[in-house]
Amino acid sequence: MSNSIGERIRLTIFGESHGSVIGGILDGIPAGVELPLEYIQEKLNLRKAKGSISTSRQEEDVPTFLSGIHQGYTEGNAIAFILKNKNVQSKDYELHKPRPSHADYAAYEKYFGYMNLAGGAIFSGRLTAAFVVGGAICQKLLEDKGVYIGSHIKRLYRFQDRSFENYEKDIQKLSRLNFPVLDSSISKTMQEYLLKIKEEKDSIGGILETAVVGLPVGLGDPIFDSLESNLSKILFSIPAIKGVSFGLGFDFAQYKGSEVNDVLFYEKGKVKTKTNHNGGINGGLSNGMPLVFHTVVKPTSSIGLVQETIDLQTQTNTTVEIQGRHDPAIIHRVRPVVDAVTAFVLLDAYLKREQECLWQNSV
Ligand SMILES: Cc1cc2nc3c(=O)[nH]c(=O)nc-3n(C[C@H](O)[C@H](O)[C@H](O)COP(=O)(O)O)c2cc1C
Ligand SMILES: C=C(O[C@@H]1CC(C(=O)O)=C[C@@H](OP(=O)(O)O)[C@H]1O)C(=O)O
Repeated sequence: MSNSIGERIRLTIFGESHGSVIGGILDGIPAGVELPLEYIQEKLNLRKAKGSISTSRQEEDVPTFLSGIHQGYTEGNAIAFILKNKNVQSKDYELHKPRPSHADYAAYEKYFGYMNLAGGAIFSGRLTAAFVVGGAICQKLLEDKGVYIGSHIKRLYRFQDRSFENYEKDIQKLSRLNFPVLDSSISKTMQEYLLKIKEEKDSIGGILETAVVGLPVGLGDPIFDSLESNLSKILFSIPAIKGVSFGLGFDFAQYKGSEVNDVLFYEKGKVKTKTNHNGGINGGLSNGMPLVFHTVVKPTSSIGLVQETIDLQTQTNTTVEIQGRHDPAIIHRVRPVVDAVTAFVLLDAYLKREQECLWQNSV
């Protein structure tokens, strides 16, 4: 079913943007893991809409845990949680006029008109709050093993941030930033431009660059369960993500093998590669170098300008002027979601690898 994902750990998501709650169930997390609720809340707060550069829909986004966590530790059973939807304004939506580039028309046909699509229903970015709760739990477990994840806005429309220089330090810096940009002067320019775009009733997109350090060699599987396959699947489950690439990605096309092969060498008994053009994955398996990938986030489809569309009632061409509260860009709010789903896939792979190592050591 499309509402659940994962092998050794499993995440199920439910709810709608304008229903009473959204929520999730995370199953397969071992007992006895210290899990401060503040840690999860910190990650959720990074996704929260803040100031004029985000949607003005204000949600508390404090999860209620129904099972699985007791006195700050995991209990070993399913971790079930809900987040309330309080600030809902369904009257903003003209449901017979599908919004260009949103899911409205395709979803109307898919569900034969039965789904209440106000607020984008299950297609809304709102559901990603539940991804963050599930993923933050996985992120905490990975950090306990020395694995750290961080993403920054590499590009917002025409503005470019610097790349990762010192992965560990940069990831640490990003964990403290609401607007995750490594070069602080560019960060200011980007946020100012976002305000201008909002005034113009328009929207912009961009590229997130994600890095993961501390991964052991051998996570993942070949063929269908490659790390690239599993990461791509979950990353594309985030609304508005339209591209994922690993390492040099599409830029590989412009180089010779001799220019981009990552040559191996020993450093103090540890195998490394001199470059990391493959972004830490070979054959679908982690190779011990930092995992590096990019995701592209499209410009928010709901813009306040008048746009052409159709009227499903009269079956005529018409125009729509979208009302309501929308993000002029969502990339800064997508960042903790990307980190969360990355943690989910990596923890799943990590738990499998632990089993493989146990078996190897026992024979
Ligand atoms: C955190 C988050 C917030 C979003 N906010 C909006 C929004 O305010 N308005 C909008 O039109 N789309 C928003 N989106 C994107 C839409 O949900 C998405 O474009 C839509 O479901 C169609 O899916 P697709 O773009 O993947 O094809 C948001 C997505 C995320 C992840
Ligand atoms: C509520 C959130 O974002 C929403 C995502 C969204 C969409 O179309 O994806 C559209 C807007 O919904 P509404 O019209 O109900 O205000 C955003 O506010 C959130 O991210 O928590």
